[in-house]
Amino acid sequence: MEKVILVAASLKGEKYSKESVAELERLAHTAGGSVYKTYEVLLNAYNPATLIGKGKCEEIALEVKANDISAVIFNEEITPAQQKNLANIIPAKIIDRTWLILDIFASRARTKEGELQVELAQLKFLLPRLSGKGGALMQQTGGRRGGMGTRGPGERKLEYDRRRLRVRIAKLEEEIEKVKKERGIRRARRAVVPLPQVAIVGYTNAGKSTLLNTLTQETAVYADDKLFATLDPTTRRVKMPGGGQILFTDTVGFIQKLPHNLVSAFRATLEEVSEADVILHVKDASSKDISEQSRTVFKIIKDLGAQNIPMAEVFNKCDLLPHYPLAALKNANPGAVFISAKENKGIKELLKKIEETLLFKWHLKTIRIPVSKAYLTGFVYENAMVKKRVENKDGSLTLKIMITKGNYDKIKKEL
Ligand SMILES: Nc1nc2c(ncn2[C@@H]2O[C@H](COP(=O)(O)OP(=O)(O)OP(=O)(O)O)[C@@H](O)[C@H]2O)c(=O)[nH]1
Ligand SMILES: [Mg+2]
Repeated sequence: MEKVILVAASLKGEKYSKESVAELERLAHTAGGSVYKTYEVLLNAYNPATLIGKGKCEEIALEVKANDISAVIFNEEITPAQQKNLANIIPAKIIDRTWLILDIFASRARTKEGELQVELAQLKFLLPRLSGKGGALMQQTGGRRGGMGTRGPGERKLEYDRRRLRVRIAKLEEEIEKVKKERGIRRARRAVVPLPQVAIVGYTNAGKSTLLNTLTQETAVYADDKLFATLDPTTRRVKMPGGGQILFTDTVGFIQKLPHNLVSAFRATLEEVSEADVILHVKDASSKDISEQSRTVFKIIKDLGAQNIPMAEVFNKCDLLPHYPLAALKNANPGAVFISAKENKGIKELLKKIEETLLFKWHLKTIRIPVSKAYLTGFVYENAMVKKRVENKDGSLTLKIMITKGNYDKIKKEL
C-alpha cells in the first residue's frame, strides 16, 4: 500500500461534512492508499496558484519528506497550473478527486466499452496537464512512477506524450463510436423479447450488486465493500413471484462531485437507465448522509434525461439499523420499501412494489385465446410478459399478461 496524505480544502462556511471527508478516505483506500494523515483546511478564498496557502503547502512538504509519503490527494478539482505549482513544492504525486476516481475506474473496467471510456476520460484529463515539451507532469512529480494515479485500464500504461495522446484520443473516440453502434444492434435484437426493464441505480456502495445477486440467487455479480465495485452494466432476468420475468440492470454507482466529463463518458453505458421502464433507486439506510446522496443520484438521473421515468425507492441494509431509527425512517418515507439484500429480507415486497410501479406503462390483463385464434399465441408471447398460462378444457388458452397499451390494442383488434 502507498502511504498518502489527504487534503480536504473548503471555504469557511462551506466546510465539508464529516461524511464527505470519510468518503475521500474510502476513495483513497479503494485506490490502494493507506491514509497517513488527513488535513482539513479552511480557507477564506482558494489560492489560484496552489489552491491552499503556501505555508500549508510547505508544512505538507515536510511531512511528505519525513514519512515517505507517495501521494497527496486533494478533495477539490485542481487546475493544471495549480498542480504544477503544488508539485514544485511537494515532492509527491499530486492527485485530485477527479483523477483519483478515474484511477479507480481504470482498475475496475471489465468490458471493452468500459475500458475505452475510462481511458478516454483519463487522456482528456491529462492532455491540458502535460507540460510543454512532452514531459509528463504526473511522472515528474517526486520522481515517482507507477502505482496510484498512473493506472490505465487493463494492463495498459498511460501515455504521457502530447502528440501521441492526441492520436490515441481520436482513435478511442472512433472505437467507442463503433462499439456503441454494435450495442445498439444488440439491444434492438434483445428488444424482440419485450420484458419490462428495471434499472438499479444508487450511490456507490448502496448495495445494488448485492441486491441483483439476491434477486437472481447467485453471486455472479461482483459486489465488494469498496467504492465503484461495479463499472459495467450487467443485465439479468429475475422471476417475479406472480409469474413472468423482468430484466434488471445493475449500473455504476454515483458519487458526489462526479466530474462532468465522466458522466458524459459513461452516458453510453448508462443508456440502460434512460431506456428503463422503472428506475429502482437503492439507498443505504445505514448511511449518515442519505439525503445528500439521494440529491446526487437525482441530479445525475436528470443529467441523463431520465427524470420522467417512474421511480421506486428502496432502503437497503436495514439489518444494520436498530428498531427505533428504522421505524422513524419508515414513517418518514411511506412510499418506500425497506429491505436487506444481504439477509434476503423484504424482497417480495420490493418485487410487488416494482410491479405496481410498472403499471404506469405496462398493464395487467387477462386474455382468452380461442382455438380458432391459436395462431395469436406466438404474437402474445413475443409482445407481452406472460405471468400465468391456463389451458382450458375447450382447448382455449387463458393468459395473464403484462403488456404495453399499444401491444394490447393490437391483440384486442385480432381477438
Ligand atoms: N449489512 C448489509 N450489508 C450490505 C447489504 N447489501 C450490501 N451490503 C454490503 O455493502 C457493500 C457494498 O455492496 P455492493 O453490492 O458492492 O454495492 P454497490 O451499490 O453495487 O456498489 P458499487 O458497485 O461500488 O456502486 C458490500 O460489502 C455488501 O456486502 C445489506 O443489506 N446489509
Ligand atoms: Mg455494484
